Amino acid sequence: MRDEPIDPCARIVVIGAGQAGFTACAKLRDLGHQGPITLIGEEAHPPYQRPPLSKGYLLGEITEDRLYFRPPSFYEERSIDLRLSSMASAIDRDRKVVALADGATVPYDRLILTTGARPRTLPAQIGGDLDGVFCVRNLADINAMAEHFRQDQRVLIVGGGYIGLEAAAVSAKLGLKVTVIEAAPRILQRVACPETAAYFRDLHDRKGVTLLEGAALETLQGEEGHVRSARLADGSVIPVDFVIAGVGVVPNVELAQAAGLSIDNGIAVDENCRTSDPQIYAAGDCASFPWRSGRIRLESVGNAIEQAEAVAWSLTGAPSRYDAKPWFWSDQYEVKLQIAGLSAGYDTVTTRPGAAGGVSYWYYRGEELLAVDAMNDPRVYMVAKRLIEAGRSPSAVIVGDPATDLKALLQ
Ligand SMILES: Cc1cc2nc3c(=O)[nH]c(=O)nc-3n(C[C@H](O)[C@H](O)[C@H](O)COP(=O)(O)OP(=O)(O)OC[C@H]3O[C@@H](n4cnc5c(N)ncnc54)[C@H](O)[C@@H]3O)c2cc1C
Repeated sequence: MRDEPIDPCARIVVIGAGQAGFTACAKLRDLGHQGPITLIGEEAHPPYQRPPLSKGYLLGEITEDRLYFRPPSFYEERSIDLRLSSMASAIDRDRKVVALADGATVPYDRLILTTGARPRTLPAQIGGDLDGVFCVRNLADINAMAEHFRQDQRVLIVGGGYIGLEAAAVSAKLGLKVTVIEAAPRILQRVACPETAAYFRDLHDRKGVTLLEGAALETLQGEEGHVRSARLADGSVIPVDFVIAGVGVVPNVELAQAAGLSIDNGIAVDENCRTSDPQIYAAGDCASFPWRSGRIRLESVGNAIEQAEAVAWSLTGAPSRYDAKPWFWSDQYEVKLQIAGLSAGYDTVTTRPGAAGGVSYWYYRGEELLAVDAMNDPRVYMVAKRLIEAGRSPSAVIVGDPATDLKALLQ
């Protein structure tokens, strides 16, 4: 289905000044939208990249201003009314007005919701509200924990997903004593195969990180309000100086829900990124969209960019069907993991040894190639991504043979 292009002078309001919100505004101007664009963001900083927060920024290798997508002047030059430290508190769909927490109102002709996700927190009943317990989502989170990143500090990381493992890698590099606990039987259980998990377990082992799998947190104990130790379900106690929780995120849907929009593991959108109200779109971590025979919500930069661009194309009248081509990456120590496709539903995994110590794991459902995890093997990643995007499935025997010239499979 195609959208009717809107009046080029229509008022567009975007709620959420993160990856998707920034991209939507910039793309709308690139595509020639002339009407007012307002970008409302509750954080104090101009829109910035989150991935370096658990990588180079946490390591102290890059400064805050290098996280910004564009300098503050960009918004002025492109007539994007960027409202920082400003929270949208309600959407009046009848009057087509967004209410801000400070009492102001912003009228719209089209509204784009890019409210992202927020980290799950450890419950206060188990000590999650003690000082020294942090999560990793915003610049403010990282700035708040920065003073603890000193040699020999003992950090407990709760959660062995990508965010937790990246935080572990930075901590180990900076000389902290690092323990990661994962309640599931293995790390990366939700997102990767046992082979990828084993690869990263070995890597962290070699770097001196203590990695405990099947280890559930029972409580955090504090002294004078600051966390001092963690008790696990098996009764063991780990002394800590601070804790980082990396236990997943929940989509920010409350604004949409209160406005009566359909919610289904995120703000439900159609293949054009339109919500149940045709005047309102959603993109990025907050949006769930049709995928194969069901619905999916992705938490990745690639998805945020591509969905936001699809919205901008829709609004300016060009073909706009969002065709997800999932990709993701993670940096830990000297390893770059690049992921193409989505592995959900796989039944077998084939290993392909790569050049110079690289390796890749190829996920299949039956004969169908679903996804590839490539560790320090960017060429394999590039070919795999193209194969998956083209819907091509070379046999597992062929890709598993290191003598196969993968590029030839693209012809
Ligand atoms: C530490 C970290 C590392 C990551 N690493 C990777 C990686 O290596 N590769 C990868 O692909 N992805 C990575 N991601 C995920 C990626 O950053 C997200 O998928 C992406 O930022 C999603 O963009 P978004 O615009 O949907 O949401 P966000 O970037 O979360 O932006 C949403 C914004 O909306 C604001 N907001 C919410 N509600 C309101 C409101 N009512 N009023 C005003 N403002 C509001 C929020 O404060 C936030 O600033 C990482 C994420 C984190 C946190």
